[in-house]
Amino acid sequence: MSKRQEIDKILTEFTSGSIAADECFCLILSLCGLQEIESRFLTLIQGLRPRYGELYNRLCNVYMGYFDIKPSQIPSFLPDLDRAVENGYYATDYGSNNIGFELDMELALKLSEQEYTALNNGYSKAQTSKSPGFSSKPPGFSSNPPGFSSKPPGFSYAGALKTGSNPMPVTFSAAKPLNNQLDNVKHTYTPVKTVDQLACNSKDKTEASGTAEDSIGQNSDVTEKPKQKRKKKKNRVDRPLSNPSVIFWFRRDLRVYDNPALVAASQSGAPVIPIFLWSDREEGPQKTLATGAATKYWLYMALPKLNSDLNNQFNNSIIYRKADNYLNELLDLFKSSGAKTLIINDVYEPFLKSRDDKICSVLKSKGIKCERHHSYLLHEPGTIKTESLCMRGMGSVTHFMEMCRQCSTSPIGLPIDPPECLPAGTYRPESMPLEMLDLGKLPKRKDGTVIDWAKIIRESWDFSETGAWEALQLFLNDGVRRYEKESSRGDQLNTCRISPYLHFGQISPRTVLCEGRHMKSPKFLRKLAWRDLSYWMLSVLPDLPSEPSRPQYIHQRWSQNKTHLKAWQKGNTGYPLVDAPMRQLWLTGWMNNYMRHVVASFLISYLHISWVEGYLWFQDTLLDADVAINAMMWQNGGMSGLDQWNFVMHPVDAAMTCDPKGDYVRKWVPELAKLHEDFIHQPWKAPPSILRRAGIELGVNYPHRIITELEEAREQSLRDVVEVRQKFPEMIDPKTGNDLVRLPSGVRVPVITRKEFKYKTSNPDGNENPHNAVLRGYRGRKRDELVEFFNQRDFLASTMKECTSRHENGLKQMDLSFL
Ligand SMILES: Cc1cc2nc3c(=O)[nH]c(=O)nc-3n(C[C@H](O)[C@H](O)[C@H](O)COP(=O)(O)OP(=O)(O)OC[C@H]3O[C@@H](n4cnc5c(N)ncnc54)[C@H](O)[C@@H]3O)c2cc1C
Repeated sequence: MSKRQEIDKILTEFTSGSIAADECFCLILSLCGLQEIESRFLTLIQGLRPRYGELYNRLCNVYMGYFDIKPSQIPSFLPDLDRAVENGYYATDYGSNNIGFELDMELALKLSEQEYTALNNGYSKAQTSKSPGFSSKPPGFSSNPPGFSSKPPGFSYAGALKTGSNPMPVTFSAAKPLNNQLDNVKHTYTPVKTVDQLACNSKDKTEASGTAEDSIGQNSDVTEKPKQKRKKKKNRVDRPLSNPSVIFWFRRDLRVYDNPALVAASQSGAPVIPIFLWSDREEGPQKTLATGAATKYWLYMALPKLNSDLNNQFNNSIIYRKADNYLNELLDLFKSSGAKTLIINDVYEPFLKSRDDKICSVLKSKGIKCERHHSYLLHEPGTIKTESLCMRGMGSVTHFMEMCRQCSTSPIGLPIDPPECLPAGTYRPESMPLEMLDLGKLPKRKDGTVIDWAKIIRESWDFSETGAWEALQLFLNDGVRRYEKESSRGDQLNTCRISPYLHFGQISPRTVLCEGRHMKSPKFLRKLAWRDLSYWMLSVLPDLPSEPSRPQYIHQRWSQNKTHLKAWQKGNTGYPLVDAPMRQLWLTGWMNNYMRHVVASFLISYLHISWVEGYLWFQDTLLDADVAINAMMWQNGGMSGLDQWNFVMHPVDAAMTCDPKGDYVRKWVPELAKLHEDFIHQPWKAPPSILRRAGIELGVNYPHRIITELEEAREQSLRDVVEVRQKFPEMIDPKTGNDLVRLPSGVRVPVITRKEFKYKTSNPDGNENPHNAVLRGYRGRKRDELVEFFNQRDFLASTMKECTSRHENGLKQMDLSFL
C-alpha cells in the first residue's frame, strides 16, 4: 500500500468515526514524519473539505495546536478559499488521487466567482495578478472524447460538398441567395466577376502587411505598448486614400465561407481592414454572463486559425483591439485609417442589437456608412410576428416553425462562396497581441506554474472553420443515421457536435441546413429551428436569462444549499449519471443534449436549486454557451419557460436510454470503471464484496449520494409548483388548466403546462399521479431484480464467512434456518 493510500485509509477511519481527530493526526504524523506534516498536512487533507467540512476543521485545529501556529502566520493555510485566492496559493502536489483536483477546482470556482463579482462591482479593467482573468480549471483526467479527432482525408470546402450529402460536385453561386425552396434549386456555379473583384490584383496582395504565421501573440504589427503608440497616431494627419478602406468587424461570424458581409466587403473594391474588438462589458450585461471562461478560451484558440486562413487565402490579417468602449475604438480606427464604411453581420441578442444600432447611428452622423448583413440565424427574429397566428402552443418549436412559414419575409437562400479577395491596402492600423485581449489567460499557482484547465479542451477540439466542416461531415457520413433514434446516447457520437462552431459563426446555419437536408433526419434540421426559436424568444423576452417568463414563478421556493450546488457543479453528487456529464463538461466544455436534460432535471427537480444557477454554470463552462439557447432551455426545465418540459429525467433510470452499458460513466467517472454494468449507475446498491473487487469505497474514492430519497424530493418539487399556481389562480386558464402569460400587448395567453402540474393543482391531496413525468426506462431491463439477486448472494456469502470465523473463534454457530 502506498503512503497516499495509507493516509486515505486513516482519513476514512476518521470520517467513519472510528478514530478521533487527534488520533488521526498522530497516525498521519507517524507515517509521514514531522517535517512533511508541518509543510503539507493541510494539502494532504484537502480532499475532506467538500464533504466533511466540520471534520476537516477539527483536523486543522489539531494541526495548529500541535505546531502552535495561528492561521494568519501560514500563507499556505487554507481555512477558507477566499484567503487562498488572496494569497495566490494553489496546491501543487496532487498525489495519486483527486485531492489536488478538488482543491484546484475549488479555487477555480472561487476565482471565477471573484471575477464575476468584481465585474458586477464595476471593476473590470486591469485585472491584477491576484485576480486572474477568468475561472481556472484543473488538469484532470487524461481521456479524450471518443472519435472526435478523425479528419476526412483531403478535406476542402469543395471536397466537403462533394463527399457530403450530395453526390454531385456542387459549388454555390456567389450571386444573391435564390429562394428557400432548397430542394428545387439546381446548383450551378456561375462566377460573376464584378469590377470590384477584378480590382483584387497582385499589387494589393504584395502590399498587405499581415503575417503569414499568426500563432498566438505573434502578430507582425504588434508593438510592446500599443495603447500609447496608438494615442500618438490618433493625432497624426490621416492618410489620404483615393479609395477609402472598409472596416470589416468580425464578431460571431468567424468564417470565410457563406459570409455575406465578408463578400460585401470584398465586392466594395476597397482595401479591407478586418478587425476584432474585445471587452467583457460590451458583450452583454453581467447578469447574463455572456462571456464565460470557456467561450473566451474558444475565441482565443479560434481567432489565430481564422487569421491564418485570411493570411493564406487573402494575404490579409486581423487587427485585434481590447476596447472598453467599442464605439470609441471604432471611431479611433476610422480616424486613423481614413475608412468610410463599416461592414458587419448582425447579432441578435437585444442588448447587442441596441448597442450596434447606437454605434451605427453615431457612425452615420459622422459620415461613415454602416452595412449590416444577416447570416447568424435562418430567420431574423424581427421578421417573425405572432399576430397572424393563433397563440396555442406559443413557445413550442412547432408553433414557431408555423410562424416562420407564415411571416418570414426574406428567403433563407443558399450558402455563398468565400470572397475572391480581401485586399489589405497600404495602411494597416496597429494591432494588439491576441494575449492582451485576456481571452486565454490561465491562472497561476504561487510558484508561478500555470493551472492549465484548458488542456483537455485543446486536445478535444479543432478550433478552425475547417474543424467545423469536418465535424459536420463526420456526422453526415455516420452519426446522422442514428440521430433520429439514438441522439441521446452519451457513449456514442450520434450528434453533430457543432454547437461551438455555430455559436461563433465558424459555420453558418444555412450551410448546415443545406448540407443536411438530404439526410432524411427532420429531427436534426428541426434543431436549427430550435436555435432560431431561442433568439426569437430572447427578442420578445429580453430578461430570459434571469427573470421567469411566467412571472408568477418568481415566487417559487428554491433551495439555497451551496453544498449541493457545488457537488452538482463538480460532478460529485454520488449519482454517476449526473456526475459523468458534469465532469465531461468541466473537462471538455461540452455534453450532449440528453445529458444536459439529465443534469438540469437533477438540479431543478431533485435538488430544488434554481434554474438560474444552472444557467450561470453552463454559461461559464460550456464552449457553446449561448445566452439565448441556454436561457431558453433552463427556463423550460425550470418550469417558468414558455415551453415547460413535460418530463423529468430520473438520475438512475434515464441511463437505460443514454448509457445502457455504463461505458459513458466509466469514461468520465474512472473511479467506477471496474464496476459491473448492473451497478454502474447505482453503486450504493452493490454488495460490499462487489464494491471491494471494483476498488470502490463509497465516501472515500466516490461520494455517497447527496440525496437519497428521490421520490420524496420529486414530490416536494411538485408541491412547490402547485403552491405557486394556487397563489395565482388568475394566471390559470379556467378552460384548460394551463398557465397564462401576459404578452407585451396586455393579452393573456395560455402556454404549455405539464400535465402533472395541472392534475396536482386540482387534486393536491391525491396520492396517485396518473401523469407522473419521470422518465423511466431502466426497470424494463429487470436490473432491479438482478441487483436484488446479487445482494442476496452477497449476504449469503458474507453470512457464511461470518459463521465460519465465529466457528473458528469457538463461538456458537449462527442459526441459518431463516435463509
Ligand atoms: C439545459 C440546456 C442548456 C443548453 N444550453 C445550450 C447552449 O448554451 N448553447 C447551445 O448551443 N445549445 C445549448 N443547449 C442545446 C443543445 O443541448 C446543444 O445545442 C447540443 O447539445 C449541441 O450539440 P450538437 O452540436 O451535437 O447538437 P445537435 O443535436 O447535432 O444539433 C445541431 C445544432 O442544433 C442546435 N440545437 C440543438 N439542440 C438545440 C436546442 N434544444 N435549442 C436550440 N438549439 C439547438 C445547436 O446549434 C446544435 O449545434 C442546451 C440544452 C439544454 C437542455
